[in-house]
Amino acid sequence: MDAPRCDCLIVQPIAQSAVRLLEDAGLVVHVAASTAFAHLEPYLATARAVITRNHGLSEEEIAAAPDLRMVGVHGTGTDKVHKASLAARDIPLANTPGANAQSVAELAIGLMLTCARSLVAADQASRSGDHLFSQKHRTFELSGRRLGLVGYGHIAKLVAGIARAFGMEVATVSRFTPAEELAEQGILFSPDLDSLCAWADIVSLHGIPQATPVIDARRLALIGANGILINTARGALIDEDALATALRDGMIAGAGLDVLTVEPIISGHPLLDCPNLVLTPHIGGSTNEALEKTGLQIAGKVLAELKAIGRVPGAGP
Ligand SMILES: NC(=O)c1ccc[n+]([C@@H]2O[C@H](COP(=O)([O-])OP(=O)(O)OC[C@H]3O[C@@H](n4cnc5c(N)ncnc54)[C@H](O)[C@@H]3O)[C@@H](O)[C@H]2O)c1
Ligand SMILES: O=C(O)[C@H](O)COP(=O)(O)O
Repeated sequence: MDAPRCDCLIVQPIAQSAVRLLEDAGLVVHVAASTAFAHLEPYLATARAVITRNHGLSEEEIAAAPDLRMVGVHGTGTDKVHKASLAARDIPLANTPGANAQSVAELAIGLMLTCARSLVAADQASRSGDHLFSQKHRTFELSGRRLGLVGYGHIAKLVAGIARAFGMEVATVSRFTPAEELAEQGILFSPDLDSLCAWADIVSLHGIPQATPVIDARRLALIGANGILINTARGALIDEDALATALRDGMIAGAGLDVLTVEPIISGHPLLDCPNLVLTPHIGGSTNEALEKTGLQIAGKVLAELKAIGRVPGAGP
């Protein structure tokens, strides 16, 4: 059987407005019903562009797409795309920097409030009619607290703005933003991660994962028994076994995590039994607004690239 014609394969659902943008330009678009290779393969066979999300695009999938000229990720992280395969064929890769930043920043602040006010435990107490909760739990205001941001990209900058509006002191350790620029924004410059962890009441992670976790047992000890750790970036930034131990032993006061090293969480994971931990299932960039912005931004980039190389029917280079 001949492969169905598909100019642009969308591996995971995207905003309908983004599909319309591509179709109105004359592209045949297929939105995959499944990410199984057997389902994608016939569409990859003719695809000039692939738009993916957290599924990424594997070496095998790229090899199955001989006409591929562009890959787009509707989101920030491109960690699951096999970049060496794209580079070997000079295929550009685009993502949507900043398009979901406001949503993630708001979630990071939400996780801080959830930890500071013990909202998960408070919800359970209220459901069970326990109105003595406030006598048993010591909660605190964000105002006046010190927030340490690890990384200072699109999301961290928005978190900083909201946190300052809450009356928090904000510092960051960033290799990419000069101290003078930070000072103009009312942000303190921290010389290194150890100093930031020791200074902050709340540490919030907004960087890109490195080869080894940036938050390990030693840095958890620096964050300290009254400290809170927030992660809306990538799970690999934290040594999760060390975090589980720190939470159980009261070495830190709480944590809020939207991301884990392996998602969804595996049964028996040491974090599952931990007190003062709030988990969300990687929802940071999944508001209606973020999905619309990421979808339209990536569809626009794919279209521009295909037009530039003369691969859109009826549109010259
Ligand atoms: N939870 C979610 O749903 C969600 C949504 C969007 C992004 N994220 C993650 O949040 C993190 C931050 O995203 P962002 O949109 O602010 O990204 P960004 O690219 O704007 O910022 C990332 C920051 O990482 C640091 N960095 C490390 N190595 C760098 C390098 N070589 N060049 C430049 N900067 C470097 C910098 O401080 C930079 O500011 C990423 O890990 C991203 O994958 C998560
Ligand atoms: O990198 C991103 O933009 C976020 O992690 C979004 O991931 P998701 O596509 O799994 O929501």
